[in-house]
Amino acid sequence: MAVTMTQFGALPAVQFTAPDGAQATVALFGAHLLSWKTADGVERLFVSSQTPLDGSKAIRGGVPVIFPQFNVRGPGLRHGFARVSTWRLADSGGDNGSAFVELVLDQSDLAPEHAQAWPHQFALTLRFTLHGNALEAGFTVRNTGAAPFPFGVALHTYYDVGQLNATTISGLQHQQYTDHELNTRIQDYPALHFNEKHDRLYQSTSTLMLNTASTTFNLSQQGFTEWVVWNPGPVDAAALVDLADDEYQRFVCIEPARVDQQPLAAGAQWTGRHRIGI
Ligand SMILES: O=P(O)(O)OC[C@H]1O[C@@H](O)[C@H](O)[C@@H](O)[C@@H]1O
Repeated sequence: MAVTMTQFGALPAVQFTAPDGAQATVALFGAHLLSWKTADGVERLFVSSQTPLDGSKAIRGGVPVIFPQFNVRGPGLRHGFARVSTWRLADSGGDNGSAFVELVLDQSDLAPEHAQAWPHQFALTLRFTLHGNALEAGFTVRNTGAAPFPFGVALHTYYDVGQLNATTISGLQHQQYTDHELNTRIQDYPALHFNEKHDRLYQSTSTLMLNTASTTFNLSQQGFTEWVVWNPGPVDAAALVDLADDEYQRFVCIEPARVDQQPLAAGAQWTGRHRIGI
């Protein structure tokens, strides 16, 4: 197990390596996982060629941490402030072939405008663990104040799928979902293909599979309540300044999420876990 401080673009980042050679890099800005390579050296995450990597803006790619608000489902910043705040490295280590880093964020770390807009005492802990061909994330939200606060959360994972037209998601048949036009439907086919834009919210199943031309990713989650599936398609991609026009063909986002802001009592804590196995 090795941990070193490095730079990703202009961002200070932590790189950690498991005994088998699997390696990941996390920026302190956003506790943002920017790279995950399995022991065979293959990169598993997509990062846009056009994203700023200097802390001026949220990063397009990797694993943005969404807290305390999902998208525009609340009164605050779209997708929350966690992805644009600078976290602290709190712990690292490993045993039995694994390696982990743990990052933390609390009220005292926030920029003044975010602290004013979110006047709650909280503590976030995010631990990424490499173990064999799996990446695990454990995310804990603690209410360290005297009054409840509402929060939503997601791990907005951008998978490098190589070729979108050879990519499907399975494990969602018979699940209810809401699409980007707010239609609620049941998925009556086994595999979701990407021949159009998708921005879907599925009620949580505990597992699903992302199938690319070369890899099957097995995804599981606990503690979250939904899966969000997003690919912008060509029209929305062209409107995103931090994404090259054709890069939508390289990634799919699948996000364990709790999209609605639900209350957390004073002194209480919530934990969500996400595992990606290959
Ligand atoms: O551009 P952002 O803020 O990173 O959001 C990207 C996408 O994030 C997804 O989680 C949402 O479902 C989409 O609606 C949204 O477009």
